[in-house]
Amino acid sequence: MQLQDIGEFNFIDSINSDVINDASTVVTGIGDDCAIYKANPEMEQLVSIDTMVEEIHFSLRYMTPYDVGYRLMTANLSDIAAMGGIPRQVVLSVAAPKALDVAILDEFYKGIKDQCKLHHVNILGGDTVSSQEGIVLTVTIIGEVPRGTAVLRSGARPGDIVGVTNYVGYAATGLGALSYGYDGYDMTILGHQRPDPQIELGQALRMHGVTSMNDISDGLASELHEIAKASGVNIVIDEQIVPLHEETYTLAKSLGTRPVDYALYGGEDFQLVFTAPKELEDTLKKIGQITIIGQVLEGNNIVQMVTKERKIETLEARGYNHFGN
Ligand SMILES: Nc1ncnc2c1ncn2[C@@H]1O[C@H](COP(=O)(O)OP(=O)(O)OP(=O)(O)O)[C@@H](O)[C@H]1O
Ligand SMILES: Cc1ncc(C[n+]2csc(CCOP(=O)(O)O)c2C)c(N)n1
Ligand SMILES: [Mg+2]
Ligand SMILES: [Mg+2]
Ligand SMILES: [Mg+2]
Repeated sequence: MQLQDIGEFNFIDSINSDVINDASTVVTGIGDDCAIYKANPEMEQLVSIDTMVEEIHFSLRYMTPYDVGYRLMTANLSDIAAMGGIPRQVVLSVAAPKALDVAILDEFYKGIKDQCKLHHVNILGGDTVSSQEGIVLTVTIIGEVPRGTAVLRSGARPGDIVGVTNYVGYAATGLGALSYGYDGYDMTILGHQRPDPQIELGQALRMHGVTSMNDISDGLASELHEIAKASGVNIVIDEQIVPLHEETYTLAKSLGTRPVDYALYGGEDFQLVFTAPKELEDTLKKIGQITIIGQVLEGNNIVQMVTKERKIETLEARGYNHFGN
């Protein structure tokens, strides 16, 4: 069955179940001109939007529709995580060709709803339109954080340490393995298809007093530059300590590429990169899943890496650039 067979309104009716996971904050959900939600007056509201375009952000050759929905939510939840926030509400827009199989959209929604349920987030509404070609999915997410405590990109100070969560370069390894049709990359392929946002770690890092934070959507080099620029500092990291998965080393070896480049320029890991006062190092390590990879220096926007050969390499602000080549 195609979207044109059931029409816009039947489609909207069909998704209006399992959308509220925390009824205490909802006055009116799907079904009116606007949704109404209740914000906690003790908290500040976080709001962010991200879009996923077919064949740019995902391909149904490499991902199931369920994965696409799941990862769409992850990309948005990840921006809330990067502020140390608690995700609460989403509204989402779907543009799809009239001839799209309804079963594909149902699967997108399963992925979206499962991820929302996991994080107690409500789907308050959305928009459904037709496109001439390809699927475009957009989510606006609302989260909250106790007043004045959100972790910005601008708080890094000389002397701070730089840390990351889990592995970086993980999703790019999986995408590479998929595009070359390689076997034996199960973990990183899952990292591309079903990445998870670091919501709990983001909140833990905020509560421990990290000074700046960013999520890794475009690649470590680009995210470090954003922190360096916003904070007016230099950053130096050590190639030898950047946490890469075994499969990243294997893929790099077989393609003759440098392993750390997957972390620096790959993106879509949805891990967190942060800075913190040096005296927090031991406490932060005790949280687990955290590696200290460098330090913040006085300066203005320069990001460098000490290579395995112990040479200093200046990193460009190069990550994924939609209008680059
Ligand atoms: N078209 C736009 N109009 C207004 N503001 C924008 C627009 N595009 C981006 N921004 C703003 O620019 C800043 C950086 O956005 P960007 O999308 O790079 O961040 P991000 O969502 O963390 O990264 P990514 O999109 O790679 O996940 C944000 O404050 C965002 O709101
Ligand atoms: C089919 C396919 N081709 C390429 C990529 C890689 N890719 C696309 S967008 C992006 C950065 C984040 O984008 P944004 O800044 O919009 O959040 C990256 C690394 C992919 N995921 N799927
Ligand atoms: Mg964005
Ligand atoms: Mg972000
Ligand atoms: Mg984003």
